[in-house]
Amino acid sequence: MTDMLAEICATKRLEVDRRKAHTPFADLEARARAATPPRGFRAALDAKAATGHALIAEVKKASPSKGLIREHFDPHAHALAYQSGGAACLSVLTDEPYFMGHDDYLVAARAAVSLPCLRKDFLVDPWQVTEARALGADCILIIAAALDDAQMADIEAEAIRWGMDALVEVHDADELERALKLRSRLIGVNNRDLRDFSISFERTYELVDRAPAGCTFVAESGLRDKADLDAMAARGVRCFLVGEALMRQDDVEAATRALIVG
Ligand SMILES: O=C(O)c1ccccc1NCC(=O)[C@H](O)[C@H](O)COP(=O)(O)O
Repeated sequence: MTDMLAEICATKRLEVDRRKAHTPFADLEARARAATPPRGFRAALDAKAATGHALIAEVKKASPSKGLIREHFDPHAHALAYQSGGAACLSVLTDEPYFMGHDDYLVAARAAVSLPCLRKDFLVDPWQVTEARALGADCILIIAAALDDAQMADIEAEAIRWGMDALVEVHDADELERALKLRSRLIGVNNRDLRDFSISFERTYELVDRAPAGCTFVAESGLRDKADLDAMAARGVRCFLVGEALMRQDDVEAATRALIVG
């Protein structure tokens, strides 16, 4: 695990312990049961990918690599713009210390649209999956570099219990192999090196051919424009996760449409 990821996960562990101390699990479960049913995240991606680029559009205010990305930040409006622009799904960052995210942003974004939403956060405990469902999330993120096999399986089991999808994020062939021991067949390759934040599309190109048939394969991070997506599509990638390049635009809806249809 990189130093950066270890630091983020340690911070998250403390935050989760604090939250657990304040929220009885029975209450959290009751909220998760009362939430609107999960919208099929992987199914929405597969449906779009059948006819073109399938986009997970990310609601992202800031990041460790870039600092503040968007000053006038309105998750409700951005979610609507992404939906109108043709995104298949949304990703909403809820981590506060490193991404200036918030749980409320997920709630606001999901309420604005009919698209399935990923709670983009650093999961270190299955408790966070139930919390994600209580917030309305349809999908959670499992970062292979941050977890051992047993932790990944426990987090995935909780997602399955709630009828949610799990996006399993990998950086290399070893992590892909570990990811494929899980039941989820929704795999994301992060092009960002978490040691120096450099981007290499080679990560995606290396792994796309190793993903077994039947996998929904997502290229994540550093994608700037339609040419990037087209280049990846030529190598067999159909699904893309894009944040910063869209969040920096004045007209988010037009930028989303341009990314998908040119
Ligand atoms: O975005 C970062 O700087 C970052 C740093 C450390 C860990 C994770 C990070 N990003 C999380 C993501 O997965 C991206 O937000 C997502 O793939 C979108 O990337 P981009 O299109 O480059 O904003």
